[in-house]
Amino acid sequence: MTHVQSSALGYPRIGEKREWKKSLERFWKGNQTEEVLRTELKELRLKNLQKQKDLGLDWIPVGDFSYYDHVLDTAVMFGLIPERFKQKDQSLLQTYFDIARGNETAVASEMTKWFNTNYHYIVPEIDTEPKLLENRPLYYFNEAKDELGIIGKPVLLGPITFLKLAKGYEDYDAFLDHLVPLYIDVLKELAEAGAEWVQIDEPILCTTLEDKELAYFEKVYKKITREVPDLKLLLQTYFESIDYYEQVISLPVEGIGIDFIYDEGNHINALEKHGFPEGKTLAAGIIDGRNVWKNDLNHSLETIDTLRKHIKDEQLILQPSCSLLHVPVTTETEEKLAPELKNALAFADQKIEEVALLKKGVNEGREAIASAIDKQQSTWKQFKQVTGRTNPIVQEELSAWSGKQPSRALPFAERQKLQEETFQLPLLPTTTIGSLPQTTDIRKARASFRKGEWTPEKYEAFIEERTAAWIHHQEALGLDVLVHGEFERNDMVEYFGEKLDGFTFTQFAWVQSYGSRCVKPPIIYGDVAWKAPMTIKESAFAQSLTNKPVKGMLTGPVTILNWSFVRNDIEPAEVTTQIALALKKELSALEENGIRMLQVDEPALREGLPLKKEKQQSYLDDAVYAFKLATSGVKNDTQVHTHMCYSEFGEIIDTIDQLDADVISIEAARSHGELIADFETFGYDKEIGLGVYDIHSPRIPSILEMEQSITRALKVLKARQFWVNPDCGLKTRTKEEVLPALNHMVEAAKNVRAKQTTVSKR
Ligand SMILES: Nc1nc2c(c(=O)[nH]1)N[C@@H](CNc1ccc(C(=O)N[C@@H](CCC(=O)N[C@@H](CCC(=O)N[C@@H](CCC(=O)O)C(=O)O)C(=O)O)C(=O)O)cc1)CN2
Ligand code: MET
Ligand SMILES: [Zn+2]
Repeated sequence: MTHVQSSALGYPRIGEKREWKKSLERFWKGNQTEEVLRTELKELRLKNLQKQKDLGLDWIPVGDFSYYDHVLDTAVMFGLIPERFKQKDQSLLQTYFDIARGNETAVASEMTKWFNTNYHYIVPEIDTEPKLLENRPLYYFNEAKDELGIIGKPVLLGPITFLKLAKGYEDYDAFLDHLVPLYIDVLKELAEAGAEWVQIDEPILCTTLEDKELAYFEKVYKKITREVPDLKLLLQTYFESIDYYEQVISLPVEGIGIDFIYDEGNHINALEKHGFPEGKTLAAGIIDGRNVWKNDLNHSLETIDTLRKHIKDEQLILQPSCSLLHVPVTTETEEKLAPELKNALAFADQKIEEVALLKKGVNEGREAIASAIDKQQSTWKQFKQVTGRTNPIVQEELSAWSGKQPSRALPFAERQKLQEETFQLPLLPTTTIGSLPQTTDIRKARASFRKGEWTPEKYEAFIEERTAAWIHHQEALGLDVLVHGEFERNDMVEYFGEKLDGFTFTQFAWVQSYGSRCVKPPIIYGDVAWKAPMTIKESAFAQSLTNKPVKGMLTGPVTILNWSFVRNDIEPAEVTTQIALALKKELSALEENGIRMLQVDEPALREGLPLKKEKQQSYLDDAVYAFKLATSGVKNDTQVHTHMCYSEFGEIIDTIDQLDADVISIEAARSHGELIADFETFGYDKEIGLGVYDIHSPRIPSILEMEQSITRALKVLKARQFWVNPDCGLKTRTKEEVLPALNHMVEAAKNVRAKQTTVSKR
């Protein structure tokens, strides 16, 4: 073949209408057998492959499909099943789900963010020697070949990234020495089965690495290629530029996959400077695999022309910048978007179409795709004219704030005294993170309301009835600080996206977040502005029912940004500031309506941290600025709370401190307490709730377990500063799980409180 080729790194698993999620959940509920689950998911998997073929891809990824998560797949394939899940009398699939979700006797493995995305993987726990349990990629390769005649490109998570994401091993070198031969076995079998290319993902190459770590790549890949000479290995990186371009391109593999989108031009510069090795294949990420905007085809063609100066056509593969796991499936099903907007969007299928189109433009000449390019130019033109892209009032407010540093009137220590007077809370106050069970009936009610089957009055009355019932439950449980429950919200970001100017939202543009849980990120296409109160009615209603404080609940600016698809014509930091200004207005309105505790959640703050060390500080500074801009206008005795989840806060404690929130609640249960030490080392002095139980698992922890968790935390934190709460919102749990779990939590807090010798008044 003397032409450039096309490929993808991975495709969404969930299906156009979340068929994947629904099938899994039926199985977990016991409403469907494993056999039916397997059949349904196979159908979906084959459909996804066929679709990619029909859209014109030469190299179709196989084995990127998963029953839950690809990191967990890798661990289980290599027999890395934590001891506590090794039960004999159940299927491997059941054990696999147990590791992800926990069971009656064992807590689930920790879950954390996949690099800087909103996708969560299960952290491999290594407490056993690896052994090959099943050759997954081989299974999927054969399936695609036998069922569809597709010679796929098996996708594997590479050994070095895998180990970097795992925990529990003592001797890295020794473990890698055990693991690599198993990779070799997998690859040999793939070669025998007729695989030509195998994609090995090593995104860790885009983070800041130590020399020692880089040396592993040389060692490991030399060994692999020596042992499996007949297979072409494509070492795939994404999400950032590689700092070690020269070393990486000379690694002993047949092909290198690099990202030309999220690299700030570094890869083109490196290519111009150092060239690309003769005889190697470059898989070039030239379509944005993470955002939802159409690519500028002319710009892509220019990039490709530069690549072709250094690489022969037959050694060039065009592809998206990363797996399409992070974007929705297709724009085709969207019926309600304004056409100017819909035409500017590209989800997974449209991105594959763009790749195929660019390939055609290169192989057959630009004229062959001239009409597609023209069409796209006029689409952009129309999109730029959409009203509300630039909002003069927002622009004015932005410039009024420019150069100013927002800050609360008094320092924390003084605010704390005032707040003590105001709230009169007991030692170790108990609270929850915000959301309460979002049961099917609530979602159905909302669906009926959206379809117009329910009047607004009927829907609102239903939400009020739920809120009132749960205010009552919370009082009966004896919680000290209450929440309204967030029953009115479909999602903590989408909800605000629906109420703020500058956003639009979709019907079906779902993306997998963790396991079967999906999110539908809203789309920011213009300047963000506050239109009208978004949370006052529900918060004020809840507060009117009780004498206990009810926290007003907002999603923070950084999280709204990170969990939306964002316009790419202005800097993200500017969008964050716009969101902060909008939230500031909401916070004032809440305060005016008698809400005295305000929680501004920032669970995505850590997630957005750039992968490169040198970019991190400026991101964190922008985050602190936005949070303070939103929150610092409130009264001194109004208590500002924030919440973060998904651990790994160690390196950002400084930033957490600078947010200057009066109280932070933080996930800690799933990381099994590892986090606490970080706060001790830092000497954190503001109030803090470390999650005492894991809400992602259906398991109900005992009083004793939570008491131990509190006691452990109190070894390093003062009782005076400590709050007791679950580690995240309770929306995914049922009432039957939440009531006993919270009851145990409140009892645990009481027991520990009783043992405290410190002055019991806060
Ligand atoms: N954006 C975001 N990212 C996040 C989180 C988050 O909360 N939001 N939390 C962390 C991840 N945790 C998550 C926890 C739960 C869910 C979750 O429950 N997602 C729901 C969808 C939530 C939603 O938007 N629901 C809508 C619509 C749901 C729906 O399918 N409705 C049906 C009808 C109702 C039904 O039969 O269920 C329909 O329209 O057809 C609503 O409530 O209105 C799901 O997968 O099921 C997602 C992420 C990190 N990232
Ligand atoms: C992912 S963080 C969730 C925070 C939100 N207030 C909730 O309780 O659901
Ligand atoms: Zn959370």
